[in-house]
Amino acid sequence: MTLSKPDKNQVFLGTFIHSKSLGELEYLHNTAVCVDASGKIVAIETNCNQQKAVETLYARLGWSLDNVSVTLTRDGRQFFFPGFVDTHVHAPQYPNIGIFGKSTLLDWLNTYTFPMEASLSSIPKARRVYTQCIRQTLAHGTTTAAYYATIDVDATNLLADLCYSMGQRAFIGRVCMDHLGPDYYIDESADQALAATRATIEHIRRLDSNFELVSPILTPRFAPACSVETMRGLSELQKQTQLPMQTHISENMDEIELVKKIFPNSKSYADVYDTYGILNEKMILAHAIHLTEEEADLIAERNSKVAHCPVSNSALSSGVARVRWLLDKGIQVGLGTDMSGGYSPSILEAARHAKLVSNHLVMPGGQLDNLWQEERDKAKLSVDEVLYLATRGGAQVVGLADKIGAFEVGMQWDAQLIDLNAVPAEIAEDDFTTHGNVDIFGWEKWDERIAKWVFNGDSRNTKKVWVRGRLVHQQT
Ligand SMILES: O=c1[nH]c(=O)c2nc[nH]c2[nH]1
Ligand SMILES: [Zn+2]
Repeated sequence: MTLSKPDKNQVFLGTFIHSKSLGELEYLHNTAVCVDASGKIVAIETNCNQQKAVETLYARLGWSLDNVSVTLTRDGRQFFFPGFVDTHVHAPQYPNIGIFGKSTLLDWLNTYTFPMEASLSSIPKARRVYTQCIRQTLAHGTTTAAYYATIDVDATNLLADLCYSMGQRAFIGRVCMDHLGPDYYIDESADQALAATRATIEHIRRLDSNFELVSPILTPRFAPACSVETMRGLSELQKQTQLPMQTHISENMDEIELVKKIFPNSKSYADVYDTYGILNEKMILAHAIHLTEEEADLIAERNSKVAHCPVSNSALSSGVARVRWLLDKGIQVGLGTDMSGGYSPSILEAARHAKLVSNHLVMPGGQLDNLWQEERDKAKLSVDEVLYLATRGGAQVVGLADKIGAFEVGMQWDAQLIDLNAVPAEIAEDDFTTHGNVDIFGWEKWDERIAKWVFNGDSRNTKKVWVRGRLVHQQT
């Protein structure tokens, strides 16, 4: 199967906003970004307009006028932003978003999650659910997703096929769980879990031989659901294949107690993964809420990454992760929707929630409310910081920091066009106070405009989305 690529070189002109570093967004106005037909950014020129682009850039790049398509932002209301990276999302749980009631992790898994995941062994149902999940995440600007699928190989392979054909950059995890699961949804043995994982790897190798767009990711669900043999086997498989890996850690207090019971000789939850050889620089750990100081130091030492899932952590009453503490230890952190622990397909929602829960940490009664004022202020994340986590931070977590997450020569054009005028101009001019969020934008400075987007924006603002230069979503 071959994926259609843009057959033209492309120029994007206007305003570009991206993270320069954790605490600093860069605003590039009157800028041209040139993207070749393979989807790679080959030139960036500031102080540029369309005429100058044609006169100087095309000549420099050897491009001819008839083989370039041009996309412009409208001044003041539109900008290009790097595509979002969802570092932790369960595609088969998509139909359950918003259903969690008063449950917490372990009863939520048994009540809602395992039955839904098991039902996706029906391929027609898996096709419907996965198509809609990919469509919705793309519509919310997610250009890269680290997916958990299910234990079913055919349905997992279908998720890979659909990401590939719909153009979303994706990591596809066939879930391994051979311990403590319900009878109707469990791997028979470690050997069977590993064989099924290899079958998905081979399928994806046939689909995308160099894993350029879609890659397998080794996926032990979490320590309570994996035998020692499965974790050891995945460690070996990782040594052979160099593939990334993902799992959950320290999300919920009952889960942590369960881990202690199952692994009485381990020093900690993180130590379980370390003992069986899977805590390394290719590991993405979701949640990481209740880590001890020693565990966080071990994770930093192993250079494992963290997927921060604030919406899920609030929905399942799991706790508040200390993101600044993780970052200060040098741990790379990205954002995850964790659908359907999280109720939303939107990384923008995760970003705004990350900011708010960092405030909760230091409010009266919060975990860190006894700190000095200066430290309390530091624990709070800024808008610029949560947007970094949504893009560049996420890129680091999934091992693609040199390819995606920002606008730099040599990187891929994985981007979204944001329009803060959410309704068509002619309607907005007629009645600008009653449609969408159009009435709030327009008078403020750019950094304030971005803050307003983070707290009020939604998929109506995401007009177009590209992955590797290919247009993969366009609002109708
Ligand atoms: O948020 C979560 N979602 C899951 O599906 C899961 N499985 C184990 N631990 C989990 N946590
Ligand atoms: Zn999860």
